[in-house]
Amino acid sequence: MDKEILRLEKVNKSFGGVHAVKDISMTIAKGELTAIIGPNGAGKTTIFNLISGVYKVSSGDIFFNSKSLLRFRPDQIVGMGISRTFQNLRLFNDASVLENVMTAMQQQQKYSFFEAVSHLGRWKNKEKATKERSMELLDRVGLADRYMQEAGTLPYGLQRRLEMARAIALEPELLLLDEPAAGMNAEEIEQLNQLILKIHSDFNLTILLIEHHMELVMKICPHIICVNFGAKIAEGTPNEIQNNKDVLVAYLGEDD
Ligand SMILES: Nc1ncnc2c1ncn2[C@@H]1O[C@H](COP(=O)(O)OP(=O)(O)OP(=O)(O)O)[C@@H](O)[C@H]1O
Repeated sequence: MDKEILRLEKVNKSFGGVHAVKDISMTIAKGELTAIIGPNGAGKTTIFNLISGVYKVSSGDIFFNSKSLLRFRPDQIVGMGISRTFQNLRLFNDASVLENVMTAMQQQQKYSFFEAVSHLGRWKNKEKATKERSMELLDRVGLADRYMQEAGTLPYGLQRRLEMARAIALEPELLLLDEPAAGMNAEEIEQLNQLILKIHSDFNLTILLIEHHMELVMKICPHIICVNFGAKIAEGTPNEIQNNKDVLVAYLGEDD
Protein backbone atom coordinates (compact mmCIF):
# COMPACT_ATOMS: atom_id res chain seq x y z
CA MET A 1 0.00 0.00 0.00
CA ASP A 2 1.11 3.58 -0.68
CA LYS A 3 1.71 5.85 2.28
CA GLU A 4 -1.17 5.67 4.75
CA ILE A 5 -3.20 8.85 5.35
CA LEU A 6 -6.04 7.61 7.59
CA ARG A 7 -6.29 4.64 9.94
CA LEU A 8 -9.13 3.57 12.21
CA GLU A 9 -8.09 1.11 14.90
CA LYS A 10 -10.81 -0.95 16.58
CA VAL A 11 -13.17 2.02 16.76
CA ASN A 12 -16.39 1.69 18.75
CA LYS A 13 -19.20 4.17 19.28
CA SER A 14 -22.28 3.64 21.41
CA PHE A 15 -25.23 5.94 21.94
CA GLY A 16 -26.83 4.64 25.13
CA GLY A 17 -27.89 1.12 24.20
CA VAL A 18 -27.21 1.54 20.47
CA HIS A 19 -23.82 0.16 19.43
CA ALA A 20 -23.59 2.21 16.21
CA VAL A 21 -19.96 1.39 15.30
CA LYS A 22 -18.43 -1.95 16.29
CA ASP A 23 -14.70 -2.56 16.33
CA ILE A 24 -14.10 -0.95 12.95
CA SER A 25 -10.54 -0.94 11.61
CA MET A 26 -9.58 0.40 8.20
CA THR A 27 -6.61 1.95 6.45
CA ILE A 28 -6.83 4.47 3.62
CA ALA A 29 -3.76 5.20 1.50
CA LYS A 30 -2.82 8.71 0.33
CA GLY A 31 -4.50 9.50 -2.97
CA GLU A 32 -7.05 6.69 -2.79
CA LEU A 33 -10.70 7.00 -3.78
CA THR A 34 -12.58 4.81 -1.31
CA ALA A 35 -16.25 4.21 -0.60
CA ILE A 36 -17.95 3.05 2.57
CA ILE A 37 -21.21 1.39 1.62
CA GLY A 38 -23.93 -0.24 3.68
CA PRO A 39 -27.68 -0.33 4.21
CA ASN A 40 -29.60 2.41 6.05
CA GLY A 41 -28.55 2.75 9.66
CA ALA A 42 -25.36 0.70 9.15
CA GLY A 43 -23.19 3.32 10.89
CA LYS A 44 -21.69 5.13 7.89
CA THR A 45 -22.44 8.70 8.95
CA THR A 46 -21.37 7.92 12.51
CA ILE A 47 -17.94 6.87 11.14
CA PHE A 48 -17.67 10.27 9.39
CA ASN A 49 -18.75 12.06 12.56
CA LEU A 50 -16.01 10.23 14.49
CA ILE A 51 -13.32 11.05 11.92
CA SER A 52 -14.33 14.71 11.75
CA GLY A 53 -14.47 15.01 15.55
CA VAL A 54 -18.21 15.69 15.81
CA TYR A 55 -18.50 12.62 18.05
CA LYS A 56 -15.90 11.20 20.43
CA VAL A 57 -15.09 7.49 20.08
CA SER A 58 -16.24 5.18 22.89
CA SER A 59 -13.01 3.20 22.38
CA GLY A 60 -10.33 2.74 19.73
CA ASP A 61 -8.25 5.33 17.92
CA ILE A 62 -8.20 7.30 14.66
CA PHE A 63 -4.94 8.41 13.05
CA PHE A 64 -4.51 11.04 10.33
CA ASN A 65 -1.01 11.22 8.90
CA SER A 66 0.04 9.06 11.87
CA LYS A 67 -1.32 11.52 14.44
CA SER A 68 -4.22 10.57 16.72
CA LEU A 69 -7.27 12.80 16.14
CA LEU A 70 -8.96 11.98 19.42
CA ARG A 71 -8.04 15.13 21.34
CA PHE A 72 -8.88 17.57 18.55
CA ARG A 73 -12.02 19.63 17.98
CA PRO A 74 -13.82 19.53 14.60
CA ASP A 75 -12.41 22.95 13.56
CA GLN A 76 -8.88 21.81 14.44
CA ILE A 77 -9.38 18.65 12.38
CA VAL A 78 -10.41 20.81 9.41
CA GLY A 79 -7.21 22.81 9.95
CA MET A 80 -5.20 19.58 9.91
CA GLY A 81 -6.53 18.78 6.44
CA ILE A 82 -9.85 16.90 6.64
CA SER A 83 -13.00 18.54 5.27
CA ARG A 84 -16.42 17.11 4.58
CA THR A 85 -19.81 17.57 3.03
CA PHE A 86 -23.07 16.76 4.77
CA GLN A 87 -26.06 14.64 3.77
CA ASN A 88 -28.27 17.64 4.47
CA LEU A 89 -26.73 20.55 2.62
CA ARG A 90 -25.26 23.37 4.67
CA LEU A 91 -25.08 26.30 2.28
CA PHE A 92 -25.73 30.00 2.87
CA ASN A 93 -28.87 29.98 0.77
CA ASP A 94 -29.29 33.76 0.54
CA ALA A 95 -25.66 34.39 -0.42
CA SER A 96 -24.30 34.06 -3.94
CA VAL A 97 -22.49 31.00 -5.20
CA LEU A 98 -19.23 32.97 -5.19
CA GLU A 99 -19.77 34.27 -1.63
CA ASN A 100 -20.40 30.72 -0.44
CA VAL A 101 -16.99 29.61 -1.71
CA MET A 102 -15.19 32.77 -0.60
CA THR A 103 -16.47 32.38 2.97
CA ALA A 104 -15.03 28.87 3.14
CA MET A 105 -11.73 29.99 1.64
CA GLN A 106 -11.44 32.90 4.08
CA GLN A 107 -12.09 30.52 6.97
CA GLN A 108 -9.04 28.57 5.85
CA GLN A 109 -6.89 31.72 5.55
CA LYS A 110 -7.72 32.56 9.18
CA TYR A 111 -7.07 36.28 9.08
CA SER A 112 -8.63 38.11 11.96
CA PHE A 113 -10.83 41.16 12.05
CA PHE A 114 -7.99 43.15 13.65
CA GLU A 115 -5.63 42.14 10.93
CA ALA A 116 -8.23 43.21 8.43
CA VAL A 117 -8.66 46.71 9.89
CA SER A 118 -5.00 47.33 10.65
CA HIS A 119 -3.71 46.19 7.29
CA LEU A 120 -6.51 47.36 5.06
CA GLY A 121 -4.36 47.41 1.95
CA ARG A 122 -3.07 43.90 2.42
CA TRP A 123 -6.57 42.70 3.27
CA LYS A 124 -7.90 44.13 0.02
CA ASN A 125 -5.22 42.26 -1.89
CA LYS A 126 -6.11 39.07 -0.07
CA GLU A 127 -9.78 39.66 -0.83
CA LYS A 128 -8.96 40.02 -4.51
CA ALA A 129 -6.82 36.88 -4.49
CA THR A 130 -9.53 34.94 -2.65
CA LYS A 131 -12.07 36.04 -5.22
CA GLU A 132 -9.86 34.93 -8.09
CA ARG A 133 -9.11 31.58 -6.50
CA SER A 134 -12.79 31.05 -5.71
CA MET A 135 -13.72 31.74 -9.34
CA GLU A 136 -11.05 29.30 -10.47
CA LEU A 137 -12.46 26.66 -8.14
CA LEU A 138 -16.01 27.33 -9.38
CA ASP A 139 -14.73 26.94 -12.92
CA ARG A 140 -13.22 23.55 -12.07
CA VAL A 141 -16.51 22.27 -10.63
CA GLY A 142 -18.59 23.70 -13.47
CA LEU A 143 -20.31 26.50 -11.57
CA ALA A 144 -18.46 29.57 -12.87
CA ASP A 145 -21.39 30.72 -15.01
CA ARG A 146 -23.64 30.71 -11.91
CA TYR A 147 -21.35 32.70 -9.63
CA MET A 148 -23.82 35.55 -9.07
CA GLN A 149 -26.80 33.30 -8.42
CA GLU A 150 -28.23 32.88 -4.91
CA ALA A 151 -27.15 29.43 -3.71
CA GLY A 152 -30.66 28.51 -2.54
CA THR A 153 -32.05 28.96 -6.06
CA LEU A 154 -29.66 26.51 -7.72
CA PRO A 155 -31.04 23.16 -8.90
CA TYR A 156 -30.43 20.52 -6.26
CA GLY A 157 -27.62 18.73 -8.13
CA LEU A 158 -25.74 22.03 -8.44
CA GLN A 159 -26.23 22.81 -4.74
CA ARG A 160 -24.45 19.52 -3.98
CA ARG A 161 -21.70 20.58 -6.39
CA LEU A 162 -21.38 23.90 -4.53
CA GLU A 163 -21.17 22.13 -1.20
CA MET A 164 -18.28 20.10 -2.61
CA ALA A 165 -16.61 23.29 -3.81
CA ARG A 166 -16.91 24.75 -0.30
CA ALA A 167 -15.28 21.66 1.19
CA ILE A 168 -12.44 21.82 -1.37
CA ALA A 169 -11.96 25.52 -0.61
CA LEU A 170 -10.80 24.46 2.86
CA GLU A 171 -7.80 22.91 1.10
CA PRO A 172 -8.12 19.42 2.54
CA GLU A 173 -5.79 16.51 1.99
CA LEU A 174 -8.67 14.17 2.78
CA LEU A 175 -12.18 14.96 1.55
CA LEU A 176 -15.15 13.15 3.12
CA LEU A 177 -18.30 13.10 0.98
CA ASP A 178 -21.48 12.10 2.82
CA GLU A 179 -23.92 10.53 0.32
CA PRO A 180 -23.09 12.98 -2.47
CA ALA A 181 -25.66 11.40 -4.77
CA ALA A 182 -28.58 11.64 -2.32
CA GLY A 183 -31.69 12.96 -4.04
CA MET A 184 -30.13 13.02 -7.51
CA ASN A 185 -31.59 11.61 -10.70
CA ALA A 186 -29.66 9.21 -12.97
CA GLU A 187 -28.29 11.95 -15.21
CA GLU A 188 -27.13 14.03 -12.23
CA ILE A 189 -25.48 10.94 -10.72
CA GLU A 190 -23.53 10.29 -13.92
CA GLN A 191 -22.34 13.92 -13.91
CA LEU A 192 -21.48 13.63 -10.22
CA ASN A 193 -19.35 10.55 -10.86
CA GLN A 194 -17.40 12.47 -13.49
CA LEU A 195 -17.00 15.41 -11.12
CA ILE A 196 -15.70 13.21 -8.29
CA LEU A 197 -13.12 11.67 -10.62
CA LYS A 198 -12.12 15.14 -11.85
CA ILE A 199 -11.66 16.73 -8.42
CA HIS A 200 -9.85 13.63 -7.22
CA SER A 201 -7.17 14.13 -9.87
CA ASP A 202 -7.29 17.96 -10.26
CA PHE A 203 -6.81 18.65 -6.54
CA ASN A 204 -4.61 15.69 -5.73
CA LEU A 205 -7.05 14.60 -3.04
CA THR A 206 -7.69 11.47 -1.04
CA ILE A 207 -11.46 10.94 -1.09
CA LEU A 208 -13.57 8.83 1.23
CA LEU A 209 -17.24 8.76 0.37
CA ILE A 210 -20.30 7.21 1.92
CA GLU A 211 -22.95 5.74 -0.30
CA HIS A 212 -26.08 3.77 0.29
CA HIS A 213 -26.48 2.63 -3.33
CA MET A 214 -23.84 0.05 -4.12
CA GLU A 215 -24.02 0.38 -7.89
CA LEU A 216 -23.08 4.07 -7.81
CA VAL A 217 -19.65 3.54 -6.31
CA MET A 218 -18.80 0.44 -8.33
CA LYS A 219 -17.86 2.51 -11.37
CA ILE A 220 -15.56 5.01 -9.70
CA CYS A 221 -14.15 3.60 -6.44
CA PRO A 222 -11.39 0.98 -6.69
CA HIS A 223 -11.50 0.41 -2.90
CA ILE A 224 -14.80 -0.37 -1.17
CA ILE A 225 -15.58 -1.09 2.47
CA CYS A 226 -19.00 -2.49 3.36
CA VAL A 227 -20.54 -2.07 6.81
CA ASN A 228 -23.69 -3.52 8.28
CA PHE A 229 -25.11 -3.12 11.79
CA GLY A 230 -22.06 -1.04 12.70
CA ALA A 231 -19.46 -3.67 11.77
CA LYS A 232 -17.20 -4.06 8.74
CA ILE A 233 -18.39 -7.09 6.81
CA ALA A 234 -16.29 -6.85 3.63
CA GLU A 235 -13.51 -4.89 1.98
CA GLY A 236 -12.05 -5.11 -1.52
CA THR A 237 -12.33 -4.16 -5.17
CA PRO A 238 -15.75 -3.57 -6.81
CA ASN A 239 -15.59 -7.06 -8.27
CA GLU A 240 -14.80 -8.64 -4.89
CA ILE A 241 -17.57 -6.66 -3.18
CA GLN A 242 -20.14 -7.46 -5.86
CA ASN A 243 -19.51 -11.16 -5.38
CA ASN A 244 -19.27 -11.17 -1.59
CA LYS A 245 -21.98 -13.31 -0.01
CA ASP A 246 -22.22 -11.23 3.19
CA VAL A 247 -22.67 -8.03 1.15
CA LEU A 248 -25.41 -9.57 -0.95
CA VAL A 249 -27.19 -10.80 2.19
CA ALA A 250 -26.87 -7.34 3.81
CA TYR A 251 -28.53 -5.75 0.81
CA LEU A 252 -31.22 -8.43 0.38
CA GLY A 253 -34.66 -7.17 1.22
CA GLU A 254 -33.61 -3.58 0.58
CA ASP A 255 -36.21 -2.26 -1.78
CA ASP A 256 -34.70 1.14 -2.63
N1 LIG B 1 -26.64 11.00 17.81
C1 LIG B 1 -27.16 9.77 17.86
N2 LIG B 1 -27.87 9.37 18.96
C2 LIG B 1 -28.39 8.12 19.02
N3 LIG B 1 -28.29 7.21 18.04
C3 LIG B 1 -27.62 7.55 16.94
C4 LIG B 1 -27.02 8.85 16.78
N4 LIG B 1 -26.42 8.91 15.56
C5 LIG B 1 -26.63 7.71 14.99
N5 LIG B 1 -27.35 6.90 15.82
C6 LIG B 1 -27.75 5.51 15.55
O1 LIG B 1 -26.60 4.82 15.09
C7 LIG B 1 -26.96 3.90 14.06
C8 LIG B 1 -26.14 4.22 12.82
O2 LIG B 1 -26.60 5.46 12.24
P1 LIG B 1 -25.86 6.16 11.03
O3 LIG B 1 -26.59 7.44 10.77
O4 LIG B 1 -24.42 6.23 11.27
O5 LIG B 1 -26.15 5.14 9.84
P2 LIG B 1 -25.94 5.33 8.27
O6 LIG B 1 -25.31 4.09 7.79
O7 LIG B 1 -25.26 6.61 8.01
O8 LIG B 1 -27.45 5.40 7.77
P3 LIG B 1 -28.08 6.20 6.51
O9 LIG B 1 -27.62 5.50 5.27
O10 LIG B 1 -29.55 6.03 6.76
O11 LIG B 1 -27.63 7.61 6.63
C9 LIG B 1 -28.45 4.03 13.85
O12 LIG B 1 -29.09 3.03 14.62
C10 LIG B 1 -28.75 5.40 14.41
O13 LIG B 1 -30.08 5.48 14.87
